Amino acid sequence: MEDEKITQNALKALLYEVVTNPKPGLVDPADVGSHPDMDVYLFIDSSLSIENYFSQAVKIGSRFDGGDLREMFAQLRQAGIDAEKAMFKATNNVNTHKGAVFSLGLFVCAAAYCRGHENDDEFAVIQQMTAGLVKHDLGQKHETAGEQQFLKYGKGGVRAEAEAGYPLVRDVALPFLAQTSGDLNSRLLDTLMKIVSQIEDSNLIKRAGNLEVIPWAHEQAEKYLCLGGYQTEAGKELLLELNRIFKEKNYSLGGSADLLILTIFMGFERGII
Ligand SMILES: CC(C)(COP(=O)(O)OP(=O)(O)OC[C@H]1O[C@@H](n2cnc3c(N)ncnc32)[C@H](O[C@H]2O[C@H](COP(=O)(O)OP(=O)(O)OP(=O)(O)O)[C@@H](O)[C@H]2O)[C@@H]1O)[C@@H](O)C(=O)NCCC(=O)NCCS
Ligand SMILES: Nc1ncnc2[nH]cnc12
Repeated sequence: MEDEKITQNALKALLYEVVTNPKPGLVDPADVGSHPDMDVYLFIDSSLSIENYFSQAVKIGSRFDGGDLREMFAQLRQAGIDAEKAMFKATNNVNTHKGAVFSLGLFVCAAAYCRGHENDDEFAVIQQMTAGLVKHDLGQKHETAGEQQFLKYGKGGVRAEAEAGYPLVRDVALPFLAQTSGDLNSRLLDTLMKIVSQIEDSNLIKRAGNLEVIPWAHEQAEKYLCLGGYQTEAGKELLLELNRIFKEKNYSLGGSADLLILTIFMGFERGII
């Protein structure tokens, strides 16, 4: 039952994120943002296609009894490669959840490991699982956006986030979510913008084709938060305006959406939502 709960929390985190709206440039039930090849139904199909992978991640985490957690990651990665294939099959090759397969898979596996090993620090477990990942993965190939951005800008992207134990989730987004109040949609939108105010989103860098977009996005998100967020008229207006700008410029926030998914998952695990 406990194991099933972790899998359910992962699936719920994916679905809660996609129904939250209005998200600038991202897919939600009212708007496909800057993703004409996607819609909310595709995200539901994509989420269900990786449910089995989360069950596998739970099994890997709860059964692992070695001393080197990088070996647990090696097992997870193998399952993750198959999950990526299942996701692309379900979406007709559209990249809905590639980042989430990687990041949420890590959190699910770490949560299951913690429950079975009297440990309560998923973030530290992830750090141990992914120790040396940037050095191992990046610097040679330049096929994916992450590999190209490392060679061009020296940015480690999602791998660097993982190796640092997702500090933006641990130290910023989760404590922020914990102190929000009001309806859940507003709480999650404000948490997303808190993430946007600090993240280097490789999806946004790729879409903009430059690094200058990052301080601009940080500034916009700060402005939104200073206005009081979605529960104020001014905050709501700014968010709608940002959605218009993001669509006009074809900007997206895929990495930020992924960190919101992780924050929601940890919110369930810690009883914050
Ligand atoms: C480690 C992998 C995820 C490899 O991916 P890649 O080398 O591509 O690495 P990155 O580009 O660095 O990141 C991948 C995705 O991670 C999300 N992300 C970005 N920035 C951050 C961040 N700062 N923190 C956390 N997460 C971040 C983001 O995912 C979302 O965006 C996706 C859409 O992006 P993309 O396709 O690039 O962009 P579009 O322009 O929208 O699409 P096109 O139409 O141009 O195609 C979406 O999936 C969101 O989830 C980044 O994209 C991992 O896949 C890996 O290890 N691969 C090797 C094989 C493997 O082992 N797989 C199993 C893993 S368990
Ligand atoms: N709602 C969303 N829209 C676009 N890309 C995403 N990646 C994860 N969630 C997303």
